[in-house]
Amino acid sequence: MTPATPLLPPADWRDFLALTKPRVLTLVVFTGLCGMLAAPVAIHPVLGFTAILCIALGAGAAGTLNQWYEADLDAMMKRTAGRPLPAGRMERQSALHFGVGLGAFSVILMGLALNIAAAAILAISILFYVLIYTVWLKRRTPQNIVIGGAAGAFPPLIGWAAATGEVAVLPLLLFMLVFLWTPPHFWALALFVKTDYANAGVPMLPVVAGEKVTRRQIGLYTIPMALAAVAPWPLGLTGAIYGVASLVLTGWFALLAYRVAVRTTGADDAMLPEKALFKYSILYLFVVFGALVVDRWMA
Ligand code: HEM
Ligand SMILES: CC(C)=CCC/C(C)=C/CC/C(C)=C/COP(=O)(O)OP(=O)(O)O
Repeated sequence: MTPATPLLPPADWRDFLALTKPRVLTLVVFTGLCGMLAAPVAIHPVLGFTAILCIALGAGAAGTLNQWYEADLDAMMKRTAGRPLPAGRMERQSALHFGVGLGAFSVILMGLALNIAAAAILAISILFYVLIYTVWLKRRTPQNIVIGGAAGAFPPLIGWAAATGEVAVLPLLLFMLVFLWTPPHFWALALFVKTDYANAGVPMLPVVAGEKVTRRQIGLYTIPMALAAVAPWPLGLTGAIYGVASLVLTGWFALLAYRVAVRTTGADDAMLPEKALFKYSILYLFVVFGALVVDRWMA
């Protein structure tokens, strides 16, 4: 008997990897690693490796479940139409099983090998990204990424909690830094891929409120982000290496954000300031978190 819908052949491992959003994952994992290495407790290398693996697997599970839920949206956008589900290279069911299995495994392993605090925050971040951001907010409000973006800010807290079993002021500031960094990071990109989101009916800020408001919001979010980034040194939580690095790197971020904020439509720039800010936003977080670890280790 022929089934009503013919089953696809088993997906390639590369498609499973693509479900985890591996490129975004590199920065998520790096912030988790730095959160762990900045903690005042030296963690056994095997346990440290396990904790980072759990963050990677948990974030991969979150990315997978995001793609499982929004295959319809991804199919409507040029940037995402080639992903395994919208491109028809994989059964939705396989993605769901993979995502749930990976997520459960990461949280259980974190709980067994590290501690309950780290496992609980990991579980919260997966659920936050999948349920709060993807299912609830993304299609409903232009504030989707402000609130939902918290999911991506948890890894430094998870890394710290994995090493110490608790949270503290420094990892909370790192959480705030990533949380407040997310709107400028994403809205800068949304300014130049606006039509994709408009076509898919996703209420991203530039689509709903327009370019001018988005530019102003990028500028506004940069102010508290900068404060969260530079606060650890004056608060005595880091040394001068982090202090100076964060001042210089954040100063450059603020300058790029200012250029985005004041740009008027139709201005003739060699490179769009929003493109420059989006690219720099990624380098920025890598280097600021790297500086934190260097600072800790040199102290
Ligand atoms: C709700 C929050 C966020 C949204 C909506 C968002 C959205 C995006 C989008 C649409 C891209 C372009 C990716 C592509 O071309 O496929 C991107 C790139 C990227 N994002 Fe985010 N992002 C968010 C938060 C984060 C967080 C928290 C991190 C890490 C801490 C992060 C790290 C990256 C990296 C590393 C890239 C570059 C990937 C590449 O090279 O292709 N993002 N982001
Ligand atoms: C530790 C842990 C569980 C972390 C998970 C958090 C995580 C994966 C954060 C990254 C955020 C992200 C890639 C948003 C993309 O938005 P989108 O889904 O709207 O982008 P898209 O249009 O490319 O699908």
